[in-house]
Parts: sequence; structure tokens; C-alpha cells
Amino acid sequence: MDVQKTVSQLFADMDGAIGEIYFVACGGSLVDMYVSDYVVKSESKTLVSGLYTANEFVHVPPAKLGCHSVVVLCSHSGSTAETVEAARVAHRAGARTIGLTYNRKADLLEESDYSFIYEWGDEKRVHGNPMALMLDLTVLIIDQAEGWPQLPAFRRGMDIIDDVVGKAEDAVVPRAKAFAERYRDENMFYVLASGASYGHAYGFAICSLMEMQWLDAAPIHSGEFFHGPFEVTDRDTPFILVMGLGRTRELDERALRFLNEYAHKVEVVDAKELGLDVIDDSVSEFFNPILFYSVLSKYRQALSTARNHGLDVRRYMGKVEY
Ligand SMILES: O=P(O)(O)OC[C@H]1O[C@](O)(CO)[C@@H](O)[C@@H]1O
Repeated sequence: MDVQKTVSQLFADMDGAIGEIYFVACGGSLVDMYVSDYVVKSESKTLVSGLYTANEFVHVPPAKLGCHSVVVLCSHSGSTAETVEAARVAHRAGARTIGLTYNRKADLLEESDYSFIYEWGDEKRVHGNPMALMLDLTVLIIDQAEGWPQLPAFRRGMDIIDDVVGKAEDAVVPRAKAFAERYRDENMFYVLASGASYGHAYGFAICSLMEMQWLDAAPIHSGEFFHGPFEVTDRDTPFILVMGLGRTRELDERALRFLNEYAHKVEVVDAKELGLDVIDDSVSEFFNPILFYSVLSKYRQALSTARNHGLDVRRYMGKVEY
């Protein structure tokens, strides 16, 4: 389904009265929504936004959930039970649901008023991936609700993001290999980021390192680092600092200054150095996570190869009751 057409249809169906947008999913699909929630919170003067792991939305739906709410749900498999149940909760409250999935036969589609079956697998063509689709959808909703002056710059960014990501991916392949060789025997990683990129610190920790490599990991917001977590810093503890462009870059730079002084094992993944700064400053921060997803995928692949631990190996998921 076409994003612009969906947004126009949504506004027509809701008589333009959209008050809230909720983003609801689990795991990697939730990570993909982080930037959209961030955009609504940082850009919209009229819309309220919420980001929920699906089971929490089911058990504690927002008090405002109702006929002025749009609930965006994403499930790669399309059948994660709590995400499908969250869509039912949204419907029962009178909200409109937008479902995104890779699976044409997804259960989620039955509970979606509007749906997108997205492409997957080609990390160099990020346009059609769920994160970019939801971001596009979100900025168009903001623009239609109240006007968003940065929309032309955002569109220009979307036009060149595939190229930026492709070059960045090629640039990090040797670095990712060197990282994997150096850190293959480590058991614990802290992953730092801020702003629109924080979702990928969370995602890299919980999905790439914990789920796919069975390694201990924790995400830390670069701003929060100085309010507790930095006390663990020493020369033996590995940190991955995901440095974005935009308004919160200063937070990441502060973390870098500290780590350069007191840590020894620090891997920096910097959007600026990877070429994202060709996108207009007014919108580049919203593209950080799109770049980081593809670039960090190279890191996890390299680690998987160096550790001889396949990315798809699971102990519990799909094997036991939970
Ligand atoms: O996107 P889906 O298919 O709903 O799956 C969510 C699941 O997928 C993962 O993101 C990745 O396997 C898990 O963390 C989570 O349980």
C-alpha cells in the first residue's frame, strides 16, 4: 500500500481528528519504531505519542486510547501473539490500526485497518524496510495534521539514503572484522547512544548480542551514562558508542571524551564519519537509525563469524513454552 495514500485515507476516515499515535510491537520490530515515536515527540505540537512493548499495551493500554487514536503495529512474522492481541485491544477501544509485516498470511493483517507488506533482506535498499516505512508514515501524518516545514528536506534525504547506507556498509566491513577479532572472547558489552539512535543501542544489545549471540549486553543512554553507569568504566570493559548526528550529538561526544580518558576497549560507530552528513542538518538525525541498522548488521555478522555462533541459533525461542 502507498504511504501517502494510506495517510490521506486515514485522515478522511477519521475526519482529520487524530490525537494520538501509539507504536506497538516486540523485540526487533519495536526497535524499528523508536525513531517514529521520537519524531512525534520532538516535532509535533498537536499529537501525543507512545511506544509500547505489545504485552504492556495489552495489560495497561493508554487511558487516552480511543476513536482519535492511531495504533501502528509491526510484526515481522505477523503472528507474535501479544502484538496481534494488542491490535484487538486497539480495535475494541475504537482506534484505527495500521499493521506492518513481512508475511502475506499474517494474523496481524486480520486486525489491521490499513496494512503494509514490506520488503526484507536487501540491507542496501532501506526505503521499503519497516523502519523507513513507519518513519515516512509518521512524518506524513505530522505534516497533514499541522504542516512540517522540514518535509522537503526529509524527502531529499530519503532519495539519497540508500546511497549513503551502501557506502557506509562497504566502509565498515573491514572495521567490523577487526572489531570481531579483537572482541570475540568478551562476554559483556555496553552499548551507548542517544536521541533517535537510542533504539539501536537497545536493539543491538537485546537482539544482536543477547538473542543472536547469547552474550551479556546492556544499552545505556549517553546522557544517563554520567548518572550511574560510568562507575563501571575501566580498561577491561568493552563499550560500543553509537554516535549520531543532530541535536543530541553533544551527549555522545561527552561520553566519548570520558571513554577516551578512562576506558581502553571502545568501538565508535559514528554517523558523521560514515557520511550521513550529506543529508540536511534539519533532518539528518532522523536518518541515524536507518544507517545504524545496516551498519550494525555488519558488526553482528562479523562477530557471529568470528565466534562461530550462527545468528539464527536459539535455545528457547520457538522451542519451549513461554
Ligand atoms: O517481529 P515479530 O515477528 O513480531 O517478532 C518479534 C520477535 O522477533 C525478534 O525481534 C527477533 O527474533 C524477537 O526479539 C521477538 O520476539
